[in-house]
Amino acid sequence: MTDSLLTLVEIFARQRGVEMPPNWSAEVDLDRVEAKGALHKLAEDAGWKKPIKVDGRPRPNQFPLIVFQPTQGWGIAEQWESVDRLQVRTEKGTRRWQYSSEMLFFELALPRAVERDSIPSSLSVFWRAILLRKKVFIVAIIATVIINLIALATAIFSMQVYDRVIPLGSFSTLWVLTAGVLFALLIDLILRTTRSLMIEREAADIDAEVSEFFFARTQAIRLDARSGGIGTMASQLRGLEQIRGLLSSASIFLLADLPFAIFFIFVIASLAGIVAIIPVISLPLALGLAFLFARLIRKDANKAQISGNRKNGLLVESLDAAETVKANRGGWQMLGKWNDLMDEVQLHELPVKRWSAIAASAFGTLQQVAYVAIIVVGAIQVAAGEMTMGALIACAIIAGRINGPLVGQLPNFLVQWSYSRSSLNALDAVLALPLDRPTEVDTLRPEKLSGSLNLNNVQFTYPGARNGLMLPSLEIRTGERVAIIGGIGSGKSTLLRILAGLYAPMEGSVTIGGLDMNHIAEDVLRRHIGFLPQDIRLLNGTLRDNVLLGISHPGDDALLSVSDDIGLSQMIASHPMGLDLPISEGGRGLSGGQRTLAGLARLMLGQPKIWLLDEPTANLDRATEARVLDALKGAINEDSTLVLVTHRLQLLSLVDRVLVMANGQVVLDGSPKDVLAKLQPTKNDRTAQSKKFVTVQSTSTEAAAIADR
Ligand SMILES: Nc1ncnc2c1ncn2[C@@H]1O[C@H](COP(=O)(O)OP(=O)(O)OP(=O)(O)O)[C@@H](O)[C@H]1O
Repeated sequence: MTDSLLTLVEIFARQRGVEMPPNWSAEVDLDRVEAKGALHKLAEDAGWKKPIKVDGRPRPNQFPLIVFQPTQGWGIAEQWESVDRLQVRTEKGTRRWQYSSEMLFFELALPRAVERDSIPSSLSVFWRAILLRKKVFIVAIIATVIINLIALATAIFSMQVYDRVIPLGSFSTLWVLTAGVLFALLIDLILRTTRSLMIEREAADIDAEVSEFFFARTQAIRLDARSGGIGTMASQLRGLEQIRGLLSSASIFLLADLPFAIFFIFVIASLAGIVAIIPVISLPLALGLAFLFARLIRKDANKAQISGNRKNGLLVESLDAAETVKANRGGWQMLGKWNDLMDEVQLHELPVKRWSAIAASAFGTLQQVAYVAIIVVGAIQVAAGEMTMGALIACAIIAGRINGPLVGQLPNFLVQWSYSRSSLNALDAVLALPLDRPTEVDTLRPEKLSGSLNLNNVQFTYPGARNGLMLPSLEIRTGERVAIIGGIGSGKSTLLRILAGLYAPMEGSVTIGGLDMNHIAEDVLRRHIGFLPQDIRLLNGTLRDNVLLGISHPGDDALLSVSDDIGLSQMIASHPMGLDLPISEGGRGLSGGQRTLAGLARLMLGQPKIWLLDEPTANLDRATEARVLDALKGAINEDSTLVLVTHRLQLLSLVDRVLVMANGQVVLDGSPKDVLAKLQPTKNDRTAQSKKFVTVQSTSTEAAAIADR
């Protein structure tokens, strides 16, 4: 009974339009759980909020709800059929269930993997996470209030000692006061420690939640919209740590202390009247100076951050492209660029450091001048008999509370805040990038999609490029096998990525099975489309992990059988760790051809409806190529569609249609025989070429030459 619950929750998610991560149920263990408690256990294991029980008869606007009926088990209540009958979706299909008071209805809050609503700013992502935990922060604020009130206790203690104990020699009062103040200090210690621990724990949770959000969001950014380098973007995301530092550091209490500074000024006024004029002047002066310094360092902090991100980008690039750099003695050039960026970072960091050093000294002097002024004015007041000696001491201590933690920490806080601001700006830039699916449409989750692809008036240009792809109309029917050929840079791979839904055209539409690709949920699309890129990258893990990326484990037998078909099994057998062969970060550990075979094995196990292969045999020797071609012929069944990009004539045996591309357009479309015949250079072509007159035909000649290779 509990097994079906996983399937039902998936259906429920689909009905709610929530995309579930493929491994959402990895931690869920419903074995030996009684049927009634299974939903709660599932939510607990998956780390979701507790299901909420709906009291009484559900109202029509509350559906769908998860329902439990002691004899029937679990289902999804979809709507009322009549007054006492419900339409319920079960694993076996839609059923009618008689309503009874024994039925339990639950609302299940599903987590959203990627927030698709428009996000105004990265600051709001943090705010949302903070507001979710407002109870903890309210408790922390109450603790801060008490801590600040306790701070008054030491001041009052000193005042009493100077005014009562010393003049009267009343030591019994001293012991009572000492006991009282020690007790207050003990409470202060407990409150401070608890407050710090609470805030740190919540900050860690906020950190996990926010970084999960940004990681998922980054992954959902459309491939063609990723600007800048990988390293630069990674560095932008690392700005999260800076903001976290600001959130969890003691400087956050600074803000909580600010209202108390005003309260303390009132206390000083009530104890020592005119003396309060000193903090009344020094506090706004300190805050004004703080804003001035913040303005002075903002621009440079921002520039230093941007240059720092680029510096990180260069580091990642130089490590990633170490082979090319070494082989071409490009090390010096990289070092030159590194030094330039280093200079740039320092150029902007120096003013920040200079201003923060000046700020620290200025604030230090301000604190001391304020202290001296309080003593001077206070001494005059004491001499005039306007206030007691004890009140003066108490005022000095309270003024220290205003100037010490608040003013003393401002310079450091300002620098942190300036860097965090530019980190927030960088994160905003990441949030502004378009996602794979537009936010304004509700995605469709069809159970099945046919393998037809249609392009209508498609235009695509890379950022900053002048020319791009122009495809007025292209129809690929279910079951067709199509090859795309053409000269280098003619747009073949770009077209394949558009067909895969990895790049979104600027104009026009791409449909799959008659549905606009933009409207189909990402996981449904990926399940139906198998894409083999030209330069296949493997991920850190084992060979098995890589072959099974994104697909459910079909068992080692199926995996070995596919490996056998394409010629990967020899390599597996020859390695002492077999399928557990480790792949290091960046996919190192396999040769180019072996990487292609691993990618092909993944596709063959996934059995997609549409196969999109970019130069699938470019890295293979002839014998392996023949083997792969045979395997592909067997694996791609009649209602699957195949589109491959190739420079190799041998692969044309797999297809029944050939598209020739030139300058981002399809210039020829027909059967392999017709197209190849048309591609034979004619006398006219040669004349045209000799006149350096670029025509469709001349480019076709180039394609023919490539196809002949
Ligand atoms: N990420 C990118 N950013 C900007 N321009 C790009 C990018 N990728 C490709 N281009 C440009 O787009 C054009 C088409 O590239 P594409 O990779 O589609 O060509 P291709 O026909 O597959 O070439 P090849 O046969 O060499 O693989 C080229 O002129 C290339 O310079």
